[in-house]
Amino acid sequence: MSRRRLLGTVGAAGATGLALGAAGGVGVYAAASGPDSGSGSSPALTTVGSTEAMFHGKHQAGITTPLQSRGHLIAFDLAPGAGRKEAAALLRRWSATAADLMAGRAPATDTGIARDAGPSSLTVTFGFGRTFFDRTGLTARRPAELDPLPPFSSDALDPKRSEGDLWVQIGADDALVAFHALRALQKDAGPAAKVRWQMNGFNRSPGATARPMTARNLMGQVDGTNNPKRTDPDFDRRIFVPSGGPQPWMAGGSYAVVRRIRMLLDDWEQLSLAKQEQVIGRRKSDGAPLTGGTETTPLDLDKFGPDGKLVIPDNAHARISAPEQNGGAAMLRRPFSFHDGIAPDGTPDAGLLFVCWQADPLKGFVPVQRKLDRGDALSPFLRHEASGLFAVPGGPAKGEYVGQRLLES
Ligand SMILES: C=CC1=C(C)c2cc3[nH]c(cc4nc(cc5[nH]c(cc1n2)c(C)c5CCC(=O)O)C(CCC(=O)O)=C4C)c(C)c3C=C
Ligand SMILES: [Fe+2]
Repeated sequence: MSRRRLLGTVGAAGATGLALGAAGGVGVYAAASGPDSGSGSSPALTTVGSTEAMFHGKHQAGITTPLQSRGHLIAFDLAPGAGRKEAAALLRRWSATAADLMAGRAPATDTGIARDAGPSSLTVTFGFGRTFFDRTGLTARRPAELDPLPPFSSDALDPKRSEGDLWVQIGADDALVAFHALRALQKDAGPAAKVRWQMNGFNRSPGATARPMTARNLMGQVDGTNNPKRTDPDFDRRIFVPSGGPQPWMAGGSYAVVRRIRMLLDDWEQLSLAKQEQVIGRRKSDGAPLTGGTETTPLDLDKFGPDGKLVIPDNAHARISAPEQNGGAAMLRRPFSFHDGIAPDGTPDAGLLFVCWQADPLKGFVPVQRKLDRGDALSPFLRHEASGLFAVPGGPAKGEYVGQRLLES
């Protein structure tokens, strides 16, 4: 792989196609002269290829990083007999590999899968599941936030595709870069941990639309509009664990709720456009509220139409999930779509790998999902098929590995 040269860093705000690093900046790399150029210098990488997310920092990358076009979610279970020592060695190996790959460097023994590509906004994010703590003798360090999520009436969860001792989220704007990282991390796991489940997802490719836009999901809706913004005064408090809490190793970390949500697309696509818009409470074309304005105009939840009915129905998804309807409960949604072919019943096995981030699931996912469970107009078109809850520690300082503060103090 060509040696790569750091050209500089830029602030992420408004930098289309450049990934926000964990430290709030992005690195822009170009290929320096390398053995594969023939002429002594390789052509410069495109913006997509050259964008680098930072591995080290206060928070792990992959939480506030803009959505990438490819994603892999993988849960591992520690092998029988593997404990704290083996887990620490694994996290050390994984961190070294992730730091190299995110910087566009190939590991010592490489598969060559990502040869010629730049970092392509690769992020690798590591988390610990509830079962990890008993297996490693660290039960006393298990955060209360990892207590099991309550059951919901619409759950149809497959335990084999749920939870896990360890969780890895990989995202990149190139499919080969993402797969390369997946293979490297699987090989690093060696005999210490076995894959419990893996889910593969995607989002729109950078540059596919004429201007930067909020993502669309497989139902065709603009999805992500009312996510908390980094510039919100309470963003950090809602999304990241503060220091000084009962589990100091989680300072700067966050809790990830992961749900494989199947979309019943055959049923959904039979609804008229007007009905689909009533289900969400927003226009499908541009995501604007049914009460008017543009995508970013606040919902007017009290507006009645000439027929005397609420313009945004009382069971509309955007109404029910809004923080003001849930005592301020908020989360950062950062999903990937998935499509795993056709299910045995002939319907598409497709939907959303819903990943949301919060400082405390009891003040984020749980109250909102409870409310949605009781009467969301979208629920008849969804099936929650798998679930996971993971403690994602803060980002590592230089020379540290992810989770070191848990495993070595
Ligand atoms: C428990 C949390 C949530 C689940 C599960 C969920 C599933 C889900 N949502 C959509 C589509 C949309 N969701 C939208 C808004 C929205 N959704 C949640 C929470 C969950 N969604 C929140 C907190 C919000 C924001 C509400 C607000 O503050 O206004 C929207 C509207 C656009 C937007 O703001 O993103 C859409 C569209 C699907 C398809 C889905 C499951 C597959
Ligand atoms: Fe939603």
